[in-house]
Amino acid sequence: MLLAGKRVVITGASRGIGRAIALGCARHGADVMLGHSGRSSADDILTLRHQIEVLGRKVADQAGDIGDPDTGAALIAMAVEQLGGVDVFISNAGICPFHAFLDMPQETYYRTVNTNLNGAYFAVQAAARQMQQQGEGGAIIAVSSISALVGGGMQTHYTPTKAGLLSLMQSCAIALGPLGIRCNALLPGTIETDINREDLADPHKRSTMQNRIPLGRLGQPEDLVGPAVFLASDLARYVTGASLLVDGGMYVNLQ
Ligand SMILES: NC(=O)C1=CN([C@@H]2O[C@H](COP(=O)(O)OP(=O)(O)OC[C@H]3O[C@@H](n4cnc5c(N)ncnc54)[C@H](OP(=O)(O)O)[C@@H]3O)[C@@H](O)[C@H]2O)C=CC1
Ligand SMILES: C[C@H](O)[C@@H]1OC(=O)[C@H](O)[C@@H]1O
Repeated sequence: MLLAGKRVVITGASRGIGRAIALGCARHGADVMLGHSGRSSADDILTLRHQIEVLGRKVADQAGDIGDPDTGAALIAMAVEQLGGVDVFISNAGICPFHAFLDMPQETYYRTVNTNLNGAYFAVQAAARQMQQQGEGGAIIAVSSISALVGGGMQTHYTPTKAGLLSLMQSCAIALGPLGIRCNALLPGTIETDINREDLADPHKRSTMQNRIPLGRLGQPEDLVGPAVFLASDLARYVTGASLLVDGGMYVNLQ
C-alpha cells in the first residue's frame, strides 16, 4: 500500500491509461477523484467508481472539458469537497487525432494544443495552489510521451504538446520545489488504447511499432500503474524534475 491516506486527482480517468492508473492508485490505498470529458458512457464511469468503492476507498467523478481553463480548478474544488484535499495530481487527459502536416486543419491543431497542454497547464496550477494552501507538499505527474523526445509525421500538432508537458514539469519542479511539491513526467511509448486503435489497425504500422520494442510487445495501460504509483508515493520523495520512459525500450532502439 504505497499510497495509503493519499488523495489523488487524475484527468482522463474514464478510459485507457488514466483509468488503469486511477484503479492502481486505489489498490495502493488512495482515495481518487476522477476527471473525464463527459463523452464516455455513464456506465463506464459507474463501473470504475464501483471497482474503487469495493476496495474501501472514497471516489468521486466530475465531467468537464479540460481544454477549458477553469475545468482543472473545478475538479480540484470538487476533490477538496469530496476527499478533503489533494496530495497527488495526475494530468493525463489527452487526444491525438492523427493528421498530415501540410493540410492540418487549424481547428484540429488548436483543439489538440488546448486539450493536451493549455488545459493541463491550468489544471496543474490549480492543483499546486491547493497543495500550497494545505502546506504539506505533494506530487504532480504529467503524462507526457516518448513523443516529447522523437517526432511523428502524422503527429506534428501532438508531439509539441508532449514536449511542452515535459518542459512544464521541469519548470514546475523548480517553481514548486520550495513548497515540497514534486513534479515529474511519465513518458509512455506505444500503449494500446482507444487513442491509437485506428492507427494500429493497420497491420504494417502495428508490426513496425512492435518490432522496435526490445521487450517484444506493445504496452498495455496497466504497464503505467507501477511507474505512476512510484512517482506519486513517498518512495520517490527525492525525485523531482525527472522523466520516466515507460516504453519497453522503444526509444533507445536505434539498431
Ligand atoms: N496510448 C499511447 O500510446 C500513449 C498515450 N499517451 C498519453 O496518455 C494520455 C492518455 O491517453 P490514452 O489513455 O492512450 O487515451 P484514451 O483515448 O484511451 O483516453 C483519453 C482520456 O482523456 C480524456 N479526454 C480526452 N479529451 C478530453 C477533454 N477535452 N477533456 C477532458 N478529458 C478528455 C478522455 O475522456 P472521455 O472518455 O470522457 O472522452 C479519456 O479519459 C494522453 O495524454 C496521451 O497523449 C502518451 C504516450 C503514449
Ligand atoms: C497515440 C499514439 O499511438 C501514441 O501517442 C504517443 O504519445 C506515442 O508516441 C504513440 O505515438
